Amino acid sequence: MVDCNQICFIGAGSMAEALLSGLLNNTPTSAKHIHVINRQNQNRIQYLSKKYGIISPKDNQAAIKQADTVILAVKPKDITHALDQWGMYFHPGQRIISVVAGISIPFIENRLTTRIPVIRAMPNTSCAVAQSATALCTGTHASEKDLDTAFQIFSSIGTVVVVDEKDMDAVTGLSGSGPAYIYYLVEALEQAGIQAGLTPSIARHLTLQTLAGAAHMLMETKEEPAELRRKVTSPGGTTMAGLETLAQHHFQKSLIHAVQKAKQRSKELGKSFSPSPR
Ligand SMILES: NC(=O)C1=CN([C@@H]2O[C@H](COP(=O)(O)OP(=O)(O)OC[C@H]3O[C@@H](n4cnc5c(N)ncnc54)[C@H](O)[C@@H]3O)[C@@H](O)[C@H]2O)C=CC1
Ligand SMILES: O=C(O)[C@@H]1CCC=N1
Repeated sequence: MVDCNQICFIGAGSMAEALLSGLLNNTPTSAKHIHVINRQNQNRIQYLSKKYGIISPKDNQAAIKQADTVILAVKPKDITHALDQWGMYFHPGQRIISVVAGISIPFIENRLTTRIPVIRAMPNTSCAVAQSATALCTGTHASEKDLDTAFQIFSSIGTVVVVDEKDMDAVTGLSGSGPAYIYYLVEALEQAGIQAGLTPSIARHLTLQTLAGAAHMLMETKEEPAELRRKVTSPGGTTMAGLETLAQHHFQKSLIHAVQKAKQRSKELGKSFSPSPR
């Protein structure tokens, strides 16, 4: 278990599930250390209790008060209501970690009535298999120990970088949303393999192993991606034919635009949440 005894999630959606399953399946964290609170859908809590053995809290307020770490995992549009509904139970002896895209720490701090340590995190769903790329930044009242605890939590389910809050929108566009771009690529490659005459299962196997192999090459050889690409590309060969087609269809530009758009969307999501005190 990381240096934090009790975690309470507010919001029981995809991200909360990815985080808690990552912690339960890949670290010594026990289900009895995790509580999850959801707005209305109690089926979701029952599903999480059944699948992961977490205890459905009888008293939500007590679950929040007892937690060392509260993880805010609601949609950006629901953050004001969630803070107004639950914020009165937060206290300075705990830390709040928000994974909510676009919502600034000053907004959260100003919405709360007491000086509570707040940390903003942008993980991705790969935390479910302890492979998240997470970025963290800290608020005004967060100590080194608070950052250290958040670092321990997220580094137990992937890698962690600490950034300035101004970079969180870029992080969200790149690695927060990033798994979806990769899954989209996989869907396209599989489809391409099938259209080229392979069976779906062979196409999937070859696509996934090619992806995993390329990721391992990048991480283990530490060679530049352009150099690794060069080694695959024989002059006048098959790869060159494929890459030329990708360039003609603006493959790199499309990805750059996708990350820029996602970054911009993260900024927009936060815009209507001004950090002025209520
Ligand atoms: N899905 C992803 O890949 C990632 C999501 N995030 C962020 O995580 C947050 C959650 O995203 P998802 O899990 O995908 O959304 P989701 O819609 O699946 O889950 C949000 C949950 O919050 C609950 N909720 C809403 N208001 C509440 C309240 N007042 N009290 C208690 N529960 C409340 C909803 O009932 C819902 O179950 C978002 O802010 C998103 O930006 C961050 C990184 C990656
Ligand atoms: O799509 C979204 O808004 C969230 C934030 C990062 C990944 N999913």
